[in-house]
Parts: sequence; structure tokens; C-alpha cells
Amino acid sequence: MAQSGDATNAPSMDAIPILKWSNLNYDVKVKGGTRRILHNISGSIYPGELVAIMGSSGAGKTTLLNVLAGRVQGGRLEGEIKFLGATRNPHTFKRMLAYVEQDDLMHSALTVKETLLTSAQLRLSNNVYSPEDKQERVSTVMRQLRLLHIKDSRIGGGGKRGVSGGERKRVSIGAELVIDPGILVLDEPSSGLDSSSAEMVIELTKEMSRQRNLCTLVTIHQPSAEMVARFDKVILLAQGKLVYMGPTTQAVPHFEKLGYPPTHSNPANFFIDLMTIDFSSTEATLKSEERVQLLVDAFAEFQQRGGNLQLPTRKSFEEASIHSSEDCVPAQGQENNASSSTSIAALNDACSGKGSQAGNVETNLAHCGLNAGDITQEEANLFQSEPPPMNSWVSEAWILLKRDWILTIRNRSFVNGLIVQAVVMMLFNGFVFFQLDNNQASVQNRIGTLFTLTLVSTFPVAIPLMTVIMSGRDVLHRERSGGMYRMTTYFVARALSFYPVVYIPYIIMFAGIYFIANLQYDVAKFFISLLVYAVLLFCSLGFAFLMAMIVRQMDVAHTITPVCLSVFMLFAGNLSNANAITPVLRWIKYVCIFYYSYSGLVQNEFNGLEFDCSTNESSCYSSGEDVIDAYGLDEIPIWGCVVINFALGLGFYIIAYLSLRWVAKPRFLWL
Ligand SMILES: Nc1ncnc2c1ncn2[C@@H]1O[C@H](COP(=O)(O)OP(=O)(O)OP(=O)(O)O)[C@@H](O)[C@H]1O
Repeated sequence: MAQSGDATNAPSMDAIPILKWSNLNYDVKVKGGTRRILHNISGSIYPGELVAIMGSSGAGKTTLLNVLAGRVQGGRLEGEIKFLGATRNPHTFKRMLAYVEQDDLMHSALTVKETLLTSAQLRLSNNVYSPEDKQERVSTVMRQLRLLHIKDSRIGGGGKRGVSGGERKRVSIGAELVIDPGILVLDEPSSGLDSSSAEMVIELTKEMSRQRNLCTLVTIHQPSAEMVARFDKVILLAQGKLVYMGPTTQAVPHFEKLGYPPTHSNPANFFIDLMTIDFSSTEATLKSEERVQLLVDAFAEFQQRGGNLQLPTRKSFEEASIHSSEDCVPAQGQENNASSSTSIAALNDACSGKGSQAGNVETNLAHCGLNAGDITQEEANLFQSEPPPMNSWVSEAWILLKRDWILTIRNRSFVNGLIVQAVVMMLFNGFVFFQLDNNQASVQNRIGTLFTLTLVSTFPVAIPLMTVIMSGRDVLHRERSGGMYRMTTYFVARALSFYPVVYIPYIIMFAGIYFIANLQYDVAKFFISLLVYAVLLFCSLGFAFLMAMIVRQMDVAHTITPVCLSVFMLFAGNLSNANAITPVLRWIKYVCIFYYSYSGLVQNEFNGLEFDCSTNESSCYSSGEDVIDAYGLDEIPIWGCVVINFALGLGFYIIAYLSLRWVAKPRFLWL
């Protein structure tokens, strides 16, 4: 097997790194000034390499990874990053990059296969891959990541049983690998895993890198000696400064030459000891800071001189991949070729919108009109054009709708909660206001029925719905950062997936109350009430989306939402006379969904009703119109209530969407 650290393997002239970064500096604002998190970091990574970023806690590993992945937010970033020798286009780069976050953010209710298939369906172009190709791709990834035996298991998490931690991590990796990326980035893939699961993840990652000619960057805290041996290169960071970058096998000799012989059998422990600042005493701190600075200066000088730590060529990796693992590496020119061709197909998609049958980086660059090692600015500009969306709007929305529908119906507590609420409220309301007749007491009871109907269709609908939407935001953020789909398709699919589970039980509840309470038995009146009520449900869903999108924290949303709904309740026209509200606050009723629904329902019910005034009561409503007038609910006709409420509901959705699209949009710094 060719040694990745073989000093005789000088890079060939045509070898261009997949990613090359120079003089990266990253500053963040802190109290009283700025703090430099990354100091003048340079390096490069080639296809097929597995590279670990190591350092003690707070060394800047995740920050460097995020900078290279184009996922850093806030602060100031300087330096240069080249992707295949050209300036990166964020849209194209996103398609080539697979980013596996430290927390495995996936939908817990989906199975392993569903998770991978949805990723493939959304992220692979229908023009290039047939549905069978996508299925095949998913099966291949599951086989390679040893996931076939759990393909129908739910992911689980958040208190629900599911696959193990190591399996979850492998699913996260698989969901990214189905697109055949050019670069795989993993943040602390071993964190939270036992040593054998962690080793398996790293081992499989190495296999994948070799098989797919993938360049893989991993941050890792303190790996075992076996794990360290699997990395082709290491990037060692101390206090945001580069202490070493080069072949793993040459790291220990490098430090030995500087006068630091190894003190541990595990090189990772040795590196961490060298790079950690000892805060136990002032003297120890100064001494360790001095040591780190010396290592940093030595490596900077070494880099300036050109260094004699030779990076391995791509050829050496191809050789290594043939010899490294007989059972997982396919015959040269077969799967290896196929996987690189598909991996580069994504690049070609980005360049030309077509798939490629090419088998290596050079050929695929040529497909994009680029020549390896000889990229002019004009050629590099090919990467600047924004690639077309992977699939049509309708196809994307349909995939998301299917996924969201599965998520919704598998959320048993949510669905059952809505059904139980609807049934209980129907029985209580119906029988408290049972078979109303036309006496004076029925006036109050009819008013009570309609007002309660308004309340029970907003509070218990909007609050759980908002919780469900918010609990999926982490996954949304991850998928959005990876450019998996448009925000419009996400929004429409998410909303549509909720309608049946809200509308079916609540329309049944409405009809039940209507007939049990003996509201006006008139077909036209029933359907008009139903229309007013259906629009109210539309508004409740819209309000839930609004709160879920504009409020960042779940607990804040749980405080604000009931308060807003309670204010709406005050202005509905039941607890206060709609015409007698203080003029300064009267406008609130015009943005109050309760007011229009309640007013519409009351007008529809009371119009045409006659009441019995024979009981000698001091005040008597002889007709329904008197009641409407007394409550001040005749200002806007029923059709007006329906139209205005529909417009308000639509407004909620639009503001929620705009908030999602622009306000909650992650703003990554880009080089
Ligand atoms: N946006 C930011 N604002 C303020 N400080 C930041 C910011 N981003 C990173 N830092 C600081 O930069 C340092 C490096 O952070 P980073 O997360 O990259 O470290 P790390 O090496 O990955 O650590 P760990 O292994 O503990 O995850 C830390 O001290 C962190 O607090």
C-alpha cells in the first residue's frame, strides 16, 4: 500500500486540490473589541484524502471546518479559498459539499430508508437519475454503510426509541453520500459514540473516501491510535493557529525534529499534550504558551520555505485505494469509476445540467470546460453561474408533501390529541348547549355555543401545531443550509400536510355541535356557518405558522401565542361590545380573526330567528336581529367576514413565509 506520507510522492503537476485555502483569518466581536479565532491558516486537500482537524477544546477546529464548508456566520473572514482551482460559487459548491453536523439532525419518525431516499429524491436531478437509479443509489449507500439490516427502523430520538447512536451517525453520513458529493465534511463524528462505534464510523468514512475519490475533512477531539492511523493527513490547531498540516505519518517525526519526542503511544494524546495550554499555574501557562508559539512559528517557517512534507498525489491515493481494503474497494475502473462519475455528475449538473460518464476529476473538469491545473479566470467563471434547481417545483413539493404527510400521521400524540380534543369539545359543547329552543335563555346559550366554537378552534389547534412546526426547525436549518429544496416548496408542503388532520376532526366537531345544539336547521345556513368556520381553521393554522416562524425560542413562543390569542378573544365581540371598545383600541378588532368568525357565525345563526318574550322578563330579545344589534356584530356582512378573515389568514402565511425566507435565512460568510 502506498504510504500517504511517502516523502517521495511529490504532487504531480496536474494535481489540483479540490479545496485550497490561504491565509484564513477569522475574527469575532467580543465584549470590548474583537477576538481572532483563526490565525493565518493555509492548506489544501485532494480527492481521496481523509483529513482530520485536531486540537484541544476551543482550538478552532469547528470554526475552521465551518469556514471551509462555507457555514460560518457572524464575524469577519479574510483570506482565500479555491474550489478546484477556481473561486467558489456558493450554489455550485453547496451541491458538491456534504456536511454532516455533530448533532444528527434528522426526522425521528422516518425510517433509515425513507431518510436516505428522500435525500436522494430531493437532491438528485430527475433529468439524470431515474427513480430506479435513486433507489439503487440508496441501496448501495445502505450496503456500504452497513445499514441494510436496519433499513426499516425508525431513526428515533427525542425520547423515542430508534437506531443506535453509531447507526444514526452512519445514516447522517449516508443521507449526504447519496448525492455523491466531492467533499465530505464531518463535525466531531465520534462524539457521543462508544469507541467501537466511533472507530466503525471513521473506518467506513475512510472506505467511502477511497471508493468515491472523495475528499473528507473531519474534526475530531481525541481519537484512538487506530483511528489516527486511518487519517491520511492531520491539521493540528492550537489557539486557532496552525501547528502542523501534512501526512499523519510525518507528524510525530516533525515534532521530534523540533525537540519534542513522542510521550504517548497514541499520537493523538501526544499532539494534544503538545498543543494544550496548561492553566494550572502562571508559570505553566507561560511555558505552554511559549511551546505552542514555537511550534506555530516553526511550522509557519516550514511552510514559507516550501516545506519538505510532500503531499501525496492523487495517483498514490488511487493505488492506496486498490490495496487498502480488498473487500470494500471494487475493481479499478468499475465501481470506483462509477462512483466518481456519479460524484462528479453533480458537478456536471452544476456546470451543464447534464450527467457525466466520466471517471476522474480531469475528465469531469473537461466536461465543465476546465482543464486540471490550468484554470483561467474565464474558465473559473463557469463555476460562478448559478446552477438550475435540481428538480421542478411540483416534483420537489410532491416529495416534500409525501414526507411531511408521513411525519404528520406518525406524530401520534399530535394527531390523537387533535381527535380527542375535537371529540371532547363536541360532546361537552353539544350537551351543555343541548337542543336549544327559542326562549330567552337560548339567546345566551346560542351566543355561548358560537363563541366557544371560535375559541376551541384556535387555542387547541394553533399551540400544538406551532410546537410541531418549531420542533422541525433544526432539520429545516440543516437541509436549507445544504440547499436541498426551495423554501416555497417546504412551506406549501408543510402546510398542506397539516390540513387533513386538523380539518377532518374539527369539521366533524363543528357538525356535531351544530346539530346537537339545534342551531338553525337550514341547509344554506349550515353551509354558510361551515364556510365561516373552515376559514377560521385556515387562520388558526396560519397563526401557528406565523408564530413558529417569527419567534426563535420555543418557550417564548409558548408564552406569546396564548397572550396574542387572548387579546384576540377580548376583541371578538363577546366579552366586550364590539362598538363600545375604547376608540384607541377599537382598531384591534379589525385584525382579529375571532371577531370576523364570531360575527359571521352570530349573524348567520341569529338572522331570521324569533324569540319568546312571554316570560315577562325586564329585557327581552324578540328577534335574532335584536341580538346581533345588541352585540354590535352587524358592522360587516357575513361574506365580508369570510373574505376579510381569509385575507388575514393568508397574511399570516405570507408573513410567516417572508420571515422564513429572509429573516430566518442563515447568512454565511463566503470566500
Ligand atoms: N461566533 C463566535 N463568537 C465568539 N466566540 C466564538 C465564536 N465562534 C467561535 N468562538 C470561540 O472560538 C473558539 C474556537 O471555537 P471552536 O468551536 O471552533 O472550537 P473547537 O476546537 O471546535 O472546540 P470543541 O472541541 O470544544 O468543540 C472557542 O473559544 C469559541 O468560544
